[in-house]
Amino acid sequence: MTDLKQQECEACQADAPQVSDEELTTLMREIPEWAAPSRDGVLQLEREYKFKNFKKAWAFCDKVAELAEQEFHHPTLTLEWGKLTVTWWTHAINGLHKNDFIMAAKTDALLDD
Ligand SMILES: C[C@H](O)[C@H](O)[C@H]1CNC2=NC(N)=NC(=O)C2=N1
Repeated sequence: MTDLKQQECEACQADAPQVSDEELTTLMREIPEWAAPSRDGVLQLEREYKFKNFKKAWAFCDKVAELAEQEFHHPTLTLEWGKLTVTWWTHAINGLHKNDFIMAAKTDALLDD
């Protein structure tokens, strides 16, 4: 199976299915640093990235924003001194789609760039 980070997002329609419980369990294993909180009934993927200062966190934030535009799938980015919190979910289906897992894996891969 191709690594999540090598896969491409697909266009997500409003009637696209959310990941099943089984898919969630399997996919979470591929992004072990991520949590899957539910907020107002919407399942999301979230990870905190720690940095030495604001400027480094800001630089990583810019990389994630570029990635989002390339894939046309967008996260919530919370930028603070020494920390960037990245949250992925699919607004069109109010939950998690495979695209969110692909983007989480691609976000992790940006750390190595
Ligand atoms: C029109 C709609 O906003 C676009 O198709 C894209 C833009 N980026 C997106 N990003 C996320 N996370 N979820 C979406 O449903 C989404 N939709």
